[in-house]
Amino acid sequence: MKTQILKAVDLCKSFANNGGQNHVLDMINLEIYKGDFTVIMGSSGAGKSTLLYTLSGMDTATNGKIYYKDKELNSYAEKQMADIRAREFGFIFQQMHLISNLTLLENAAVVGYLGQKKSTKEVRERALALLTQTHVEHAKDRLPSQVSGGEAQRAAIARAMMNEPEIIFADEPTGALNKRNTEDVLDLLTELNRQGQSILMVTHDIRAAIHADRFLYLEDGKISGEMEMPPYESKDAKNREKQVDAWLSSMSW
Ligand SMILES: Nc1ncnc2c1ncn2[C@@H]1O[C@H](COP(=O)(O)OP(=O)(O)OP(=O)(O)O)[C@@H](O)[C@H]1O
Repeated sequence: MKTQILKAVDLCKSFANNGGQNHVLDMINLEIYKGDFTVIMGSSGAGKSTLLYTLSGMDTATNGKIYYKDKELNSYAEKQMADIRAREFGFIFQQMHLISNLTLLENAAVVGYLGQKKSTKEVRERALALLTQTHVEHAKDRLPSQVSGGEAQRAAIARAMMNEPEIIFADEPTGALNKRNTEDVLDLLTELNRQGQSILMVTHDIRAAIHADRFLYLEDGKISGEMEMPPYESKDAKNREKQVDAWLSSMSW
């Protein structure tokens, strides 16, 4: 029996557009479960990023409700919501948004000071352990401008993991990476998921998507399809790609 972490009920999001309204999310109902590696797919402009940001409380819904561990996100005051985002959610973006004048170690550590009360020593030790886990400890003292895109993204993943988040939200985390770095970062996310990390990722890249075990398709502001697969095994990559491709075709991708 899966444990639900996030739930959206009749979720709507609109943006003002040339005097009208662009209804991007239209009565979305979905649940996200603990330990799953869930991916959101859909055509360009379908609202995937908007859904991710709304579910994670980075953006506010126009209508509807979002429950995080059974409590409505809207019921939190802004300060409490900021605490949840800092302590319980991890974020990974296409552009890594590392702080340019801090080393990778300092970048990973910095969110640790926003989290549970930890001493400076404990924060630095955890940051180093995470950089080791994400295979980028060799570059810990370098600035973001002195490392590759893949190394910067692995440091960004370490930063996202800093406060032991309940869930990681990833928006096209491999969108700016070359093929080899893409595989490294996806293997890392898969490894973290194997260790129990819940991940919700937006991507339009099938090769990235095959690392997930649950697939949601967003179309016309609604979740129009859903599929589950067994956990990713690299030896099955080609076969998974075919299955995801067939599913996407059935979704008029
Ligand atoms: N802050 C905003 N203000 C106005 N419109 C917005 C805003 N953010 C997104 N939109 C619009 O909402 C729609 C969905 O955008 P979103 O970025 O969520 O789509 P997406 O599926 O992630 O697209 P892509 O795959 O191309 O990144 C688009 O029409 C976009 O122009």
